[in-house]
Amino acid sequence: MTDPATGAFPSVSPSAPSHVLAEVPPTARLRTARRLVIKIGSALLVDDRTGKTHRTWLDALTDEVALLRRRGQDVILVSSGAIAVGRRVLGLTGSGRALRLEEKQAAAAAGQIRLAHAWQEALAHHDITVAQVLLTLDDSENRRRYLNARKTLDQLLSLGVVPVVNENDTVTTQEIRFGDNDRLAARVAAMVSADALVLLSDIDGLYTADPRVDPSARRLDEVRELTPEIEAMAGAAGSSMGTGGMVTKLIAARVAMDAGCAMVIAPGKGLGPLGALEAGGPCTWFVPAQEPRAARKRWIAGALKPEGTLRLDAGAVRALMDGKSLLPAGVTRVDGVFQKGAPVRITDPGGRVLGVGLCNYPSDEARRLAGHRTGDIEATVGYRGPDELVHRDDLALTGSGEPPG
Ligand SMILES: Nc1ncnc2c1ncn2[C@@H]1O[C@H](COP(=O)(O)OP(=O)(O)O)[C@@H](O)[C@H]1O
Ligand SMILES: N[C@@H](CCC(=O)OP(=O)(O)O)C(=O)O
Repeated sequence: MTDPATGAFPSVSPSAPSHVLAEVPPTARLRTARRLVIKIGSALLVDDRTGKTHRTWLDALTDEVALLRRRGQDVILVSSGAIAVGRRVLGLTGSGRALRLEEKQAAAAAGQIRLAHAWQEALAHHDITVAQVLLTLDDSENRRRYLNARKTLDQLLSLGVVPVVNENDTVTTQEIRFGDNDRLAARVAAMVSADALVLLSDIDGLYTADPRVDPSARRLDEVRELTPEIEAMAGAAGSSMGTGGMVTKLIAARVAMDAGCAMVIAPGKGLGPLGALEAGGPCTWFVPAQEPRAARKRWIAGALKPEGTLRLDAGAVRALMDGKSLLPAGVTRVDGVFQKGAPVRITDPGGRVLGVGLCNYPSDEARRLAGHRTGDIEATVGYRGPDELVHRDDLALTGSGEPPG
């Protein structure tokens, strides 16, 4: 799929208009995604016998990541492998025995530093800076932390960095643990409004039944709806190193599709799996009906209960109708007690509801900022926060307004 002259994949404009990947032919879906999350399972990255990363494989994958970056695509890597590397380092081996949670956490602590180093070294050959981001289930469920993680990832991407994400295994307990990176990757994809999530796996897609058990199982090319029949096709986890299996991949598919993100399960074992995917190699695409921006706005408008109200002046209403963000200067009144990142009602000067948005400041700070210019933010709240009270990406306008009350 690379251009023979430049060795590059065909170019894509990073400012391409928003699109629904459903309408794009499967072989073009990776190429047209502006923001991609790629999940790499332990079995692909780590040699089961030695506990070392597969250098040749890693180098080939980072060549492909560099090509994606060169054509203007944002890339986030979700890399498993910390426990697989660390258990060997700590001598917690013994014929694939299951580790206790504390042993896993110790192994993750010892392995993560080596794993991050391997990514850093491999991507440094392409002058790509990596940044380590360790998340827990809480970080994707607690709205304040979710918003923080989202902003950090956004910032890293805008600086041209490739974030390497893993679960923060050392601080998790059984209850706040993802335990598998398929779901973590889907949450990350939803968090950053990615248009595509690639799960590189030891299998080349979803089959009608577990192909290791049922030789007559058939691979599906595309899934547009996660029906009970589709869900019934998944079995339990496959390799001794990983933890996911097809069940967690289907849970990931639901999270991704709900967020308007297309997901693909593709074989990762060979060298250059992304090029193979673009060349039309075997895989299963899970295709959402809508694009990420629309999905996010629907979530904000429909799923969240507003915890406060921002009343705007007429100029701010016009700005919002023109698709702009809400700046503190246009707010005349703040009602309610809420934390940073909370959903708030947005009303016009007469109190008619225009929509819902996520507020970048807690209610006490928002109250102090109301009516102030952006340049006054630092002096008013004591730190340099975002310029917008509500960013336009976090704003769902529901129309002309409902009566007050
Ligand atoms: N319907 C199915 N289609 C494909 N694979 C399935 C299915 N049901 C169970 N599996 C098993 O799930 C495994 C993939 O899960 P896992 O090994 O956790 O992946 P990875 O570690 O690559 O993320 C496959 O090797 C396969 O044995
Ligand atoms: N956080 C764990 C990864 C757990 C996991 O999901 O592994 P896998 O099924 O190989 O993707 C680690 O780094 O070892």
